[in-house]
Amino acid sequence: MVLTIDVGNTRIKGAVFENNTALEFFVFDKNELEKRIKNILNKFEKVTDLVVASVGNIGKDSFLVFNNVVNVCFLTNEDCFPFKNKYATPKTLGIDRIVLASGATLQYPNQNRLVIDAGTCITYDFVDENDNYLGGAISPGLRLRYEALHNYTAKLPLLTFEEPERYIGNSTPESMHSGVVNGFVYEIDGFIDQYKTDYLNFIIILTGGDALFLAKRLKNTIFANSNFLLESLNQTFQYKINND
Ligand SMILES: Nc1ncnc2c1ncn2[C@@H]1O[C@H](COP(=O)(O)OP(=O)(O)O)[C@@H](O)[C@H]1O
Ligand SMILES: CC(C)(COP(=O)(O)O)[C@@H](O)C(=O)NCCC(=O)O
Ligand SMILES: [K+]
Repeated sequence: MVLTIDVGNTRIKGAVFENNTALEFFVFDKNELEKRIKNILNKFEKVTDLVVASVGNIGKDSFLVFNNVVNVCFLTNEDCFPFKNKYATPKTLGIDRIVLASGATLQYPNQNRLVIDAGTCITYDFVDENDNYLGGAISPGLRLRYEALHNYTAKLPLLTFEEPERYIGNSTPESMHSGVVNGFVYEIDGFIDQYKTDYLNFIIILTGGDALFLAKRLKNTIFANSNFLLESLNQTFQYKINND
């Protein structure tokens, strides 16, 4: 069994896999990392490997305490992945984006793939049908947009997500909800349309904390899988074992 851990900039997510089947999913905060992983390893005694992708400020050292119980695999840009990395700065490419590209390559062979991860940031990653990773885009995620409006203005309140009633907001909160939520949806639909002008066929994988919310609202119909990064971690680990 494998325990996969995704340390994002907002939350930590985890899943226990037996071969390709996820047995249980977890979400937790940085401050409970050690306690929660201990509990998971106690519950699932057959876990032999702990596989981590971290873009947050939790490094490899935080996982070494588990080294005597399981084999710790802290993925980095130096590991082997199933695609050719064409990013001009491969060393600065986020490990979460690398793992998403890897999962897309392994799970959807011989086709163009666009992965959209709506988390703290929205990341777009494109792997073409010849398994070239081309790059994509990074923009602020939903909660970051609300926080930025409040933090960098004198008058705007800190709001949390609310469904905009109309696109012409007729109060400050309505205008902010329209700007943030509609802007978020329009951006993603706009990017997808842009890719459609350049590529005849590609599959779209939508993931991240806001994936389910988004899937219902996009003009482009897309199947959302909130667990794609955790599944990709498991697949990338199997790939690494077979190719190292
Ligand atoms: N319980 C929650 N706590 C925090 N963010 C949440 C929650 N539920 C949904 N979200 C949304 O999910 C986003 C974070 O997604 P996630 O994929 O967990 O981010 P990351 O991988 O960057 O840590 C936030 O921007 C927020 O809009
Ligand atoms: C863009 C990100 C901050 C996204 O992080 P997340 O929203 O998943 O928490 C992360 O992938 C990162 O730190 N990337 C490094 C820069 C790059 O990918 O080019
Ligand atoms: K992201």
